[in-house]
Amino acid sequence: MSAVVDATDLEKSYGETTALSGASLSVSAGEVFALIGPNGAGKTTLVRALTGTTEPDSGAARVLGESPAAIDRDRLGVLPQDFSPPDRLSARELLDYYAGLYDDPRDPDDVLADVGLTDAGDTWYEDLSGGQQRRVCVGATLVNDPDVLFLDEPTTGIDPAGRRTVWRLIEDLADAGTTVLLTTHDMAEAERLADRVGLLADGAVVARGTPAELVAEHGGSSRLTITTTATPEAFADLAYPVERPARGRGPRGARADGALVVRDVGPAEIGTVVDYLEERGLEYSGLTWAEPDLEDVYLALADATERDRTGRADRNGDGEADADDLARAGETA
Ligand SMILES: Nc1ncnc2c1ncn2[C@@H]1O[C@H](COP(=O)(O)OP(=O)(O)OP(=O)(O)O)[C@@H](O)[C@H]1O
Repeated sequence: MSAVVDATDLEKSYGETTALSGASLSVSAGEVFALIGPNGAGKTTLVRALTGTTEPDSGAARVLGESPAAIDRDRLGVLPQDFSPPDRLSARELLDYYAGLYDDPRDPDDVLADVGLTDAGDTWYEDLSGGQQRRVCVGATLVNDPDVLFLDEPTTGIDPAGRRTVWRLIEDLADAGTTVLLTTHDMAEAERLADRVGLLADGAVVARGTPAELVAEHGGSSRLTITTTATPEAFADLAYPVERPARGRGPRGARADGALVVRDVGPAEIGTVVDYLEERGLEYSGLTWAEPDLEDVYLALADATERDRTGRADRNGDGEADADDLARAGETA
């Protein structure tokens, strides 16, 4: 299938700062592609290069077969990260305003309903909550019924219910054939919405694939997280590897302090670990078992990049600092 969105070796620097260092990706028709990566990795710059709001220093960007600057704007929907429409309009007036920019726009009331804001149509934009404002902004990208949608952190600041509204909306759009490229820091969002995910690190896409492929390749093994003040040394005789969880990766999102992770424990083997704790009198207040997920992929690859920041090392000796090196760095962390 031909690519609807295509970036090849994009490079972009702002003075001394390299924002893109050879970023490549391609998104097929009707696909939802999620771009993830640490702050400053270059996600917004890549979206801007693909939507014609910044000119790359080198490389090629194509959307619907055209250069972004040449594309028919009726066919694109773009939600910038820092989109800030005029405050002194109601939500409906604002959508009316954006609808007026196109030849054949959708009915703004339908768009309001799509983003779950029918009841807030007469509320001034400035009086909406931050999450409601973001939903209106998502709506503003839909008034022209675009073929391709670029959403830079669409759900940042939106509460869980509103986030689900936007997720369902994106799923419906994708089902109807809209091609979507979104950026997110929310791994659950990427895992739920994306057909494929690309991880951007230091300006390059260092891993890409379906969430399942990425998890299988880079996610590591299952995690049994034990909430305990015991040290890893107390588990020296346990037949499974024990480690401190990655930063911020405690049970149910709690801080990682006071938690240990036992790897490679199958669901049927959890009892063995419980017996070990009981036999040795090791106190614990919680046990959580989880399959590896996209967050594990992110932590493995993005943390590896962070560690390699001083020089993107060629760890596998193939002459290139690439995704394999990053994966290797993740494995040996
Ligand atoms: N207009 C600009 N002028 C100077 N530097 C910029 C500009 N835009 C981006 N940068 C720099 O380029 C790098 C990439 O920024 P970018 O906003 O693309 O990252 P990001 O992955 O979207 O980050 P975040 O997750 O924080 O939104 C950063 O170091 C940033 O400071």
